[in-house]
Amino acid sequence: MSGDRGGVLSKAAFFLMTHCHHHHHPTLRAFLPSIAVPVRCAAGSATPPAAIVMSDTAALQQKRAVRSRIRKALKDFSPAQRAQEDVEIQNFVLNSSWFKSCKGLCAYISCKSLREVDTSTIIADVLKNSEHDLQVMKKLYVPRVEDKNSHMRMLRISTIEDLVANSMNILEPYPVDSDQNEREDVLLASQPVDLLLLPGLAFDRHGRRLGRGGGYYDVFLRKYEELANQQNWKQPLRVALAYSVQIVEDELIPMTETDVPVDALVSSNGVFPISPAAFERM
Ligand SMILES: Nc1nc2c(c(=O)[nH]1)N(C=O)[C@@H](CNc1ccc(C(=O)N[C@@H](CCC(=O)O)C(=O)O)cc1)CN2
Ligand SMILES: Nc1ncnc2c1ncn2[C@@H]1O[C@H](COP(=O)(O)OP(=O)(O)OP(=O)(O)O)[C@@H](O)[C@H]1O
Repeated sequence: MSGDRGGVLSKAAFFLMTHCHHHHHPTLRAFLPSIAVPVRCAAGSATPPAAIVMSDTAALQQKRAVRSRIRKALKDFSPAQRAQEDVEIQNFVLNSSWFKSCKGLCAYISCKSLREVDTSTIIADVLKNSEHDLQVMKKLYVPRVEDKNSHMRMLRISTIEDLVANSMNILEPYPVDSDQNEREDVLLASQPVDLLLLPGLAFDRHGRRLGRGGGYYDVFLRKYEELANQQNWKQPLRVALAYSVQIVEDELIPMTETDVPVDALVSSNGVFPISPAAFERM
């Protein structure tokens, strides 16, 4: 796919690998293929759940197994290839129309020790433009962990100096800026964001995403989805950044009720839309 840079060929290839989802309901969860493990049904409920859901304990065990497998693969991933994929993935994002045109986004601040896909070039690009060019200014919100109960806020920053390392050694903003003003929380903002750049440990071609087990993103994604619905805003595109070793085959990542699928993946092979919303906008 070299020379195609996320264009028609790589899209077509990925499209062929995935099923055609166009005629389905826009919620991915509704048409994810079932997983061959016990179905959980509310007792006495007449209709089965929209998706076949693994029993919680089976899903938990399966998630733990995939996490440790991918952690190991990331450890074994050569620094040279990692660095190359970091550049390629970020370039696909930076050169895309959906990134260029986005007016507001939430992005994670990548952490070296977690071996996450680097976002520093993307972050620097957004902040550079917001300093110098009001026309292309994007509002940038980044995570701040508030407590251990899966509570994370996305707070607006305007410079990289707004970030300080937390106890997990992840850079995050203080709740107030240098003038002691409360930072804007994306869930309280008057304007929507149109893009969410998401981290994770493992992903598959159906948009299933496996995080680090904190539930922070699943909780946040659910809340933002609800907010956008309430406000009649278009849902933001949920785009995950993934090293090649983080994309796993089907049937490996179980989906439980609280898991929120992503709309698209960006890997070193290109941009891969998954949901109907992604096919519309990518
Ligand atoms: N860059 C970045 N920021 C983020 C997240 C993230 O995944 N990446 N989060 C997304 O949730 C939240 C923080 N959640 C985190 C959850 C676990 C670990 C972590 O260090 N996990 C270890 C295992 C810890 C243990 O269980 O002992 C690991 O995964 O190796 C880090 C952040 C908010 N900010
Ligand atoms: N919307 C939610 N409301 C309440 N609890 C939730 C919600 N989403 C996830 N959780 C809980 O968070 C915990 C971790 O969930 P899970 O293993 O799916 O997280 P993850 O996808 O690995 O992490 P993350 O979303 O932070 O990347 C589980 O106990 C789950 O029940």
